[in-house]
Amino acid sequence: QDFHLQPTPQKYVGSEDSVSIPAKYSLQVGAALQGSAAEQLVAGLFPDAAVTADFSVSIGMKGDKSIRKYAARIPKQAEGYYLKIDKEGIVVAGADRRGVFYGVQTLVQLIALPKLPLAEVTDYPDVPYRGVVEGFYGVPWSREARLSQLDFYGRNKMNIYIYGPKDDPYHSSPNWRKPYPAQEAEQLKELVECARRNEVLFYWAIHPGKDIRWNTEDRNLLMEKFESMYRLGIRAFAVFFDDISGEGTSAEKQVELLNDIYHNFVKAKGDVAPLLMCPTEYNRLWTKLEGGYLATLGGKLHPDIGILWTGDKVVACIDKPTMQFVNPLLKRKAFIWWNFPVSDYVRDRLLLGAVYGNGTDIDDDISAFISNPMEHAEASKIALFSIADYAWNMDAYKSDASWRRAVRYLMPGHAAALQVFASHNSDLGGNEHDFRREESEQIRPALERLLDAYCREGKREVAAASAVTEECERMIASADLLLASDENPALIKEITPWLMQFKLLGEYGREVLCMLAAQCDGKKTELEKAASHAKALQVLMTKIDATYNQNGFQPGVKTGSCHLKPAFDRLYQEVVRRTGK
Ligand SMILES: C=CCNC1=N[C@@H]2[C@@H](O)[C@H](O)[C@@H](CO)O[C@@H]2S1
Repeated sequence: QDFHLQPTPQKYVGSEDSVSIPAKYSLQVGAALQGSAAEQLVAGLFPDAAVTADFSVSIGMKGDKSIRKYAARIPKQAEGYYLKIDKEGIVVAGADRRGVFYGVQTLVQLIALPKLPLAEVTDYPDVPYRGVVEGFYGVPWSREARLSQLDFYGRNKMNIYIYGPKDDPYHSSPNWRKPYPAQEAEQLKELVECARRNEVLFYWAIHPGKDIRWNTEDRNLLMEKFESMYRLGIRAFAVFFDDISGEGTSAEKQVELLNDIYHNFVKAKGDVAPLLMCPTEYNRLWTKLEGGYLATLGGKLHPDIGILWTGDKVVACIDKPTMQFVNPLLKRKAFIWWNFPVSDYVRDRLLLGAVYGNGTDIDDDISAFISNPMEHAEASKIALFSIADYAWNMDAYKSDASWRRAVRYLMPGHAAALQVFASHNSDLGGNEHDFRREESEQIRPALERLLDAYCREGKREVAAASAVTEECERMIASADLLLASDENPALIKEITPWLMQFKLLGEYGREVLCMLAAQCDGKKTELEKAASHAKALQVLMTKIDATYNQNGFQPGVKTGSCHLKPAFDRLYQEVVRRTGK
């Protein structure tokens, strides 16, 4: 088949044969699904149902009589579903409400194909919670970006979103004690409803640790804040104690507060999801075992409270040894907060590369895999698409293929151009967490051959030179195509400074290669012309870097910084040196 369901299902049995949905069809939706997101989604797919017809569409949850015949085929895993398409009709049988919704989401993808294939899908997620924590420093996402994210999570079977933007003053200090002003409150209500429509659990997190006092007043203020969030419709809560110092870091006090919230708020309400907390020691590197912080949490925090963990370091891939260290300490399966593609510590870069490096044997060791993304919401979807794929079905996960599907999902009309751009905008450069990513992998060998031949022997390696020139032409054309495109305007708006810089880098590389050729062929005039153009492009790139994205941390616009830019600069210097001889 030339399509690929997203995320990759556990089991898909298709056939070349297909069925076209007749004008007349009947639709049955299980009683327990009335008012559910699945029912809303299916109503949009089959708007004109007749009472009787030869072709029947049945959507139900385990126990519904409408799908009784298929009960045995429904996976036992939570959020699992069985989907069958044949000549007589369509059946979606879910293990639970979210399972039905996911079965319908898969049906949405199949119905969008040129022909609806006869198929049987038996599917379920490997990891219970899969999604995103808006937990970065920097400009919080906009209302539009969040609404778009929630729809994206629904389509990609991600079931959790944690609201925790560090720079929201009502999430963190000093206003965690205050209820949201009317406008922000309205927006949160709207987000909660949008999350429900996408079967996404909307967690609201509070970050009180910077200035919390362990007294009755602050306790009551925190409880009252939770009550006010509950009145806005929030039914899932988290308490973050990360990135703080002072008395807020006391494990005993944190435990006492959280157990109090658990008994007197979460259990008392009865309709609130499991409480989550972010520890002060939230990665192995920062753990002081002798201090007993994690042992206190593991031993005294109610076992129903989830504990977030970033891995062996603040930014690190997650593997079996990572989990074998932390789970025994926490006495529960850690809730993974993966710090990718977050870029709040390398703000001059876009992290658009493939998602790779996490173990595919850890599904039984984690209770969640959630991503902390970039402040660039749309651009983060490249990584989020693959994280959804990985967390749903780890065995089937293939990072490169998933990455290409992610790029095509975001810009179907310009997938090749976005792929070129993304392939050169993925590494972080040197950073405080020593976390690096592959970049420009495909052109790297030609770059190295070109550099080696010229810098050692002053020779122009022809094949490598033409490969690099072609890549420069692709860079220039891709930048123009994306800048001129009206497909996914939110994405283009976010990445425009980097697209402008990327085009200049392509032109710069092309000019440096002209310099190299002219120098090798002894064409002095051509060399001077190319050199002055290359110098002008250097000035323009410096201007972009000094003008755009001027945040107070890592200002500027870096692109192709791992291999392309260094190679072009090195070649430029070498030509100048050889000319001066
Ligand atoms: C498990 C809790 C993780 N809490 C974190 N808080 C911080 C986040 O707000 C940052 O975005 C991130 C990347 O700079 O680093 C740590 S990770």
